[in-house]
Amino acid sequence: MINCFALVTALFTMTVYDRVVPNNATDSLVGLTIGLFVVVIFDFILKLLRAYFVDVAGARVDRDIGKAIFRQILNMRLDLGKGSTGGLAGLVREIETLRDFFASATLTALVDVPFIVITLAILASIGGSIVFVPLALIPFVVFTAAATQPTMQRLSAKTLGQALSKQAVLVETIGSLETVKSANAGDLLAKRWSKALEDHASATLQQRIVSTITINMAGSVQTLAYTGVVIFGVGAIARQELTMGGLIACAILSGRAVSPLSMIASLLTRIHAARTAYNQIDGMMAQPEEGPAGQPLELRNLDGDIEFRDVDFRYPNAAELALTQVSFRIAAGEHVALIGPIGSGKSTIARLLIGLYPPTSGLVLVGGTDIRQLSPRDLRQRTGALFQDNVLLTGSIRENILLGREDVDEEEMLRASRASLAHDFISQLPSGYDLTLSDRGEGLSGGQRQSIAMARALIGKPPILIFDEPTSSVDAETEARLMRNLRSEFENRTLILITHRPSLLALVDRIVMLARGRVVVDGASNDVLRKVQRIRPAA
Ligand SMILES: Nc1ncnc2c1ncn2[C@@H]1O[C@H](COP(=O)(O)OP(=O)(O)OP(=O)(O)O)[C@@H](O)[C@H]1O
Repeated sequence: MINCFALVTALFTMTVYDRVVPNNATDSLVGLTIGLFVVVIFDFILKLLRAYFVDVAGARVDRDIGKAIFRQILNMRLDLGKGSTGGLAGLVREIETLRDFFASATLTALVDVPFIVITLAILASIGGSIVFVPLALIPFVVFTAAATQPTMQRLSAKTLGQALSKQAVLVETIGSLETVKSANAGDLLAKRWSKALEDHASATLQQRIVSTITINMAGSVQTLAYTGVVIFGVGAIARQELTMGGLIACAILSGRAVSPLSMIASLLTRIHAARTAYNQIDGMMAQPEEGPAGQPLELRNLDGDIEFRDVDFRYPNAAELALTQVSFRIAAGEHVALIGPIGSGKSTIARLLIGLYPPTSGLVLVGGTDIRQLSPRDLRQRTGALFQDNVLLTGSIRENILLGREDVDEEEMLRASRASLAHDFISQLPSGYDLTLSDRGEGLSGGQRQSIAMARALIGKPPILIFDEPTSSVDAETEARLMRNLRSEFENRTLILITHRPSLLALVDRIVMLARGRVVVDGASNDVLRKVQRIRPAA
């Protein structure tokens, strides 16, 4: 309808010049003006509707794709490699490129394309052979657009890559600003940032230059079509094949016939950015999710016994195995310490046990079931894990401990907080459990963060507990109090305790010692400690 309305202006002008002006037909002019006015109002309403639908589509793209991507990130398989945090965040931002493409007014220009033919047909019916002027010029735009496409595609991929690198530097810097400042790493990051900026700016510039060629070509062709029609029209008027009004109508129509091309030209500049973004997002969405491919086993009461059977494990893109032929069995209710030098694979065992990574070969069994058959969500709910980087989330302390779980109440939260000694300092706070933490738990000391994270691991009394250096941020006196609490917490539950602290070994009855990703000693605490002391008397 909008396209038909656009033709009305040309026909109106022609009628006014050819009929109204020579005959001084004021009445007809009034009628024509009223008609034109009605058309303008409808045109206005329809364009408003078009913009509305385009925006609704944009909001849907944002909402639906945004939700799907976030779900995919949460279910991502870490063994396939997630890339840099900033790169991933940048990729999510690319939804905007997709939204801008699908929800742009330019895309609606595609609807205008068939009207090029209709407009040219009307032009031919009014001006006869004059139609060859725009017809001869249109191929120039098409040819320029086609010629620049391969370059545009290459540059789009390059620009997106540079944008993601830029985002990666930014996220890394902002995420660890305190460390960056204290370690004086500012200069290094500033250099990386300026390089990323320069690379991105130069790629964007090249992309703009190439895209401008097509857009400008379309603009010039529009002007040439208009002037060409006027020039050829003079001859047609002299040969009495065209009226004055007809010439003006032809000039207007030639402009209208060519103008969708300039819209298409600018659409083409975005189509590559959109396609590159689409491919990247699609690649991420196509990755398999963690957890069993079919229906996961629903185990209401997951037994606490754990077995690693001939487990080999290699991190994504790592050259060496982090675990080699690791085998051990921990009975339900047993308390075992994992000890060993740094980088020996202790935390890796914990990561495999909660299914963050599947073993490269071998089996990890919990309650006699291969954990690949369990839903990761269920497994993690039954495994209270406390790792070394105690990252808290934005929100209240209550939210940080409960994490939206519906199966635990505030009483259980208090019990867990008392056991982890978090309650000691939370009860002193004016807002208590409602204290709002900012980014990653800033505003709390390392020890306070650790005690909250410990309460989070203890809540709901999971049958398996994995504690990685649980007392690394506390003083000796607090450690002694904490150990008293933990001793009763650990009763009848399976514990894997990763530690370098000899004092904590009092909590376990068995020690598994690792070296270079292999189990080198496994036995009762006293026996292992005696053996270790024989090997290293100084220790
Ligand atoms: N995300 C990772 N990607 C690649 N390699 C990793 C990754 N995490 C750990 N590694 C490698 O795996 C090996 C075992 O690391 P792990 O973190 O399990 O050691 P650890 O015994 O817990 O050490 P620490 O006592 O320092 O905590 C190390 O050689 C380490 O370089």
